[in-house]
Amino acid sequence: MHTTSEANQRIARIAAHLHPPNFQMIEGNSSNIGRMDCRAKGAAPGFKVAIIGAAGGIGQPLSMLMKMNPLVSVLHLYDVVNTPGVTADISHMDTGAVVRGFVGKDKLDEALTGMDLVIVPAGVPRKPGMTRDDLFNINAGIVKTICEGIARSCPRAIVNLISNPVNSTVPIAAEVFKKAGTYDPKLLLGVTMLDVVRANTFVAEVLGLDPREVDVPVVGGHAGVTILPLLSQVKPPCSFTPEEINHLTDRIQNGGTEVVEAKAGAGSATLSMAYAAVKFADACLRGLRGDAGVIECSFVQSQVTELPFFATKVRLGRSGAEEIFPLGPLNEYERAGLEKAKTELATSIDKGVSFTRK
Ligand SMILES: NC(=O)c1ccc[n+]([C@@H]2O[C@H](COP(=O)([O-])OP(=O)(O)OC[C@H]3O[C@@H](n4cnc5c(N)ncnc54)[C@H](O)[C@@H]3O)[C@@H](O)[C@H]2O)c1
Ligand SMILES: O=C(O)C[C@H](O)C(=O)O
Repeated sequence: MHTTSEANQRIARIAAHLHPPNFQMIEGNSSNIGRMDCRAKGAAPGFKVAIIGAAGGIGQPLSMLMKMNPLVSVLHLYDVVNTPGVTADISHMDTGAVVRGFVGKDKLDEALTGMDLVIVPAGVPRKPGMTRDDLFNINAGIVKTICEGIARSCPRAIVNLISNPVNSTVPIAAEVFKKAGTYDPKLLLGVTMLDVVRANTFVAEVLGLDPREVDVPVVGGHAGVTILPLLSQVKPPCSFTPEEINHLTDRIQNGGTEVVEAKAGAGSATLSMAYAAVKFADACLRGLRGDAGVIECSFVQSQVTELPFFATKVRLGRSGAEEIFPLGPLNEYERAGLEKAKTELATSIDKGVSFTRK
């Protein structure tokens, strides 16, 4: 026989499980469905990371993988729809990060406040037959709104911008931050990691190597001919036939389209993108922690070419992209590719800049 007080204690324990202390949901115009005074107060040392667009095709696996990252102590999941389910689901993972969900436009600032790193996979994806630039009309406005929130709520956070077209959305973000008086070019990083991930995979296939042993620098931008793999600089050092160079360059430049076509209208790369985003975010967090020699490719403000933005290898440190590496020696094929990349990039960058100056 249980006494009344034992029964009450048991009910309290069950209730505590239903409202676990590592989950809280903050919804626009409604009360919390989890507990406010959560474990975050005494959370293990680590970084605070927000994912904006967390309920999307990239956002969901990205949120899951960031919940598994031991460098993350607090994980904020924000979207304009569907965040409660994603947050409840991910919060059941027995990893260290405390998860909080935010839904609705009026919760953006709360989701961003205090963040060290903000990852942005918000916006519409391509369908077959579209270019990334065809997404501009919708995604430009989404990125602008989110960056205005970042400027208000966490102006010193590192921003990893995934939303396409990256070649234009990064300039949009820069202009928003300049207008707000918060722009620090070292903190704004366009995510081109998926191009590197693909290049490593495809080159490893041709060479018969484990992709983890391969490092291919991919420079320029993140669309078609602006994606420029430097196959002459592959590590470990190797050589390719002209046919292999054509095949690899074409496959790396069109890797996104390969996935869009295979998904046949159901979106673009989400799983490989989440993997690439986490690889890049983890590098940013290791840089923030002060680890030496953290180097990845990213689309950043740059003086490597005459263009204001360009992707090359950058060294990530406590203050973001602390060093931008030059292109290194290019062969004739790569020099020709660079000229094509620069022509298209110039137009996409101008388009982003003009959008915010209108
Ligand atoms: N940089 C890259 O390498 C790369 C790779 C793949 C996809 N992408 C791009 O990432 C973006 C997202 O792709 P996806 O497949 O996840 O799309 P998706 O439609 O599945 O998800 C997008 C999410 O963004 C949310 N969203 C829309 N407006 C928002 C706002 N104002 N604030 C917060 N969230 C908002 C949506 O509700 C949705 O949940 C696309 O633009 C896509 O082209 C970039
Ligand atoms: O191709 C796309 O539209 C999505 C993304 O940019 C990709 O490279 O997979």
